[in-house]
Amino acid sequence: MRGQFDELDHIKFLRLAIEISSKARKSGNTPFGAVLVGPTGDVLLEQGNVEITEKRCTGHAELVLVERASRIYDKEFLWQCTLYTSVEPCAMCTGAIYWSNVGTIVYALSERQLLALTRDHPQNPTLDLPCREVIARGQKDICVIGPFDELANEVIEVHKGYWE
Ligand SMILES: Nc1ccnc(=O)[nH]1
Repeated sequence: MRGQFDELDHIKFLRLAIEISSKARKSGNTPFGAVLVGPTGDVLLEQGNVEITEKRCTGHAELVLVERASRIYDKEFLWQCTLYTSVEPCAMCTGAIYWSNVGTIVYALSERQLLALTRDHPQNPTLDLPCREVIARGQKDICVIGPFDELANEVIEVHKGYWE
């Protein structure tokens, strides 16, 4: 069973991901956050970006989240789960989500909107490749939902001043 959440659920969980992105920034990392939600709407895991504090070049919120999830849950269960993220997953993270078998991705801000914020900043030379294009090359019917334009300002607020 997938796609059982409504618009208000999506917004609630995306706001949690945005809150985690703010905590990531406060902890010295780049402002990105992600949440894993189970089939019945339980928040299972929360993860902020850790690329700076852990000196981990692949320490994006989404990638670390699905690595943690795959150590705890099996693939069948993860197919019923939803990954919420403050910003659309990059090509690397979309690949990681694909391999984890998480069945649904929901994001607030698009990669294209992120590129407008980060431009050529060395900390985030954004890969300008929509996650739907990555998913389309795979063999799984992963559901992708986003962007949520009504949340753009809340995401941008957390990024304010970071990429200057
Ligand atoms: N969507 C994201 C872009 C960059 N870094 C992250 O952790 N997440």
